[in-house]
Amino acid sequence: QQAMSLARVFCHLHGYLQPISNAQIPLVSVLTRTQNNVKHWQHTAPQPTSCRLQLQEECLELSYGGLVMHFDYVWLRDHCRSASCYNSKTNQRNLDTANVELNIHPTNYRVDDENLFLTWPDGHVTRYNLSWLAQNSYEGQKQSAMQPRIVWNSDIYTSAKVPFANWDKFMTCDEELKNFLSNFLLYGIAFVEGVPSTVEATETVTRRVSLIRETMYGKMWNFTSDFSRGDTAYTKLALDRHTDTTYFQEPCGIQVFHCLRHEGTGGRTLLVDGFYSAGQVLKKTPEHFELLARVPIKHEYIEKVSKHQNHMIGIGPVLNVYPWNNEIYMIRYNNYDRAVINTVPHDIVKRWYVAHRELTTELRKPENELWVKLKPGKVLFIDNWRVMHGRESFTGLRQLCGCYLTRDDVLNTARSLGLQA
Ligand SMILES: C[N+](C)(C)CCCC[C@H](N)C(=O)O
Ligand SMILES: O=C(O)CCC(=O)C(=O)O
Ligand SMILES: [Fe+2]
Repeated sequence: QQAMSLARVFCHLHGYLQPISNAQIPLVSVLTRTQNNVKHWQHTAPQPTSCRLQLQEECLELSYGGLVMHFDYVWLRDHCRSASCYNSKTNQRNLDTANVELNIHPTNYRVDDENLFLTWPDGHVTRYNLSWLAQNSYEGQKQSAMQPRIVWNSDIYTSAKVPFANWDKFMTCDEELKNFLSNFLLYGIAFVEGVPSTVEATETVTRRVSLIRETMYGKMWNFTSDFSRGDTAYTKLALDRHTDTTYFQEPCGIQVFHCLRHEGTGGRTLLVDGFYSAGQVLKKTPEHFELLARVPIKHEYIEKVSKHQNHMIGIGPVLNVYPWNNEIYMIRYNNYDRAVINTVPHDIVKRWYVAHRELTTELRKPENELWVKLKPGKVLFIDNWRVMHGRESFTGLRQLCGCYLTRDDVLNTARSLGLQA
């Protein structure tokens, strides 16, 4: 019974959520509806785009560029971009959506080569640019990625020979920053070389990209294996691949590492593209991908050392996907910080362990591991929603400084430079 109800929870949006097992199978939707009472308009303009519009009873159907799209009428009224409905200076809606009749239907329409004009019952006319409609259709979004990426294993990343940014240029030239961010968005990691080996310079280099996300570890942190905090990061032990701050409701988006000093052996950094491995699971066992994307898992940070009393809890699936296109956008993977699982019935929990094992097997394949030795001067930015990090055990004095960044601000900087983020 419990299992049944959980299954129902997972499926209750089924009409909308495409089963994940069908993800990445391109949508081919052929609609051949020719009812008599359907208002019908054939766009016959010779070139360059052939497009067909139908005002059906339920919605507007637009065929454009090989895609059949549907727009609900209340949606169309809500998205009127006229001056009285929308403030184009601030890009904010003026229209009070609550005043729109939910079963609204246009009383008249007209088209020209580029636009559709709808007249509403109160006489208000809305103009829709056809390519704007095409760009904003659900069917279009469902087929496209929010974020273009290159997923990698060690060979793919190494042979891409992604250039490092250079500190001087990075600080003064927007083109260098843009190239850096473009690489960061594509691969989920990026380096800046030639940075002075101080906490201050590390802060300066990160401030060029984003605001710093302050956490209970502070703003900039600079740590050694001194056991000063209740976490194994503050030891000399090896750490298996993981993402950080899985115990936050919103895990930190980006982590910055700068090794200021190491006199000893070992201590290399391990990087693994979690999206590559998740993609392998999707390809091989889609139902495992689905379980990892649906079963909520708790992570927890409990620290009780004299000055530091912290208790953090974050809940969410291991794989986070956008429901309309099943694109993965965040992976939460930290076996050290994973808390007691008590929100999942026993039969589903068993299947979840099997799925988690498959993901772990993928993540641990040696060909997926990129090992780097961080050196003073070389600052590493890691997409903590995508790329796992770990470290080899070490000897001697090793000092690592860095910080977390607020994801929104990193993406904001990227967009301001014209990148898709
Ligand atoms: C980076 N810094 C040393 C400040 C904190 C490390 C946090 C480690 C924690 N187990 C986690 O994975 O979130
Ligand atoms: O010491 C390192 O290289 C990294 C440790 C770690 O995982 C962290 O600080 O988040
Ligand atoms: Fe970590």
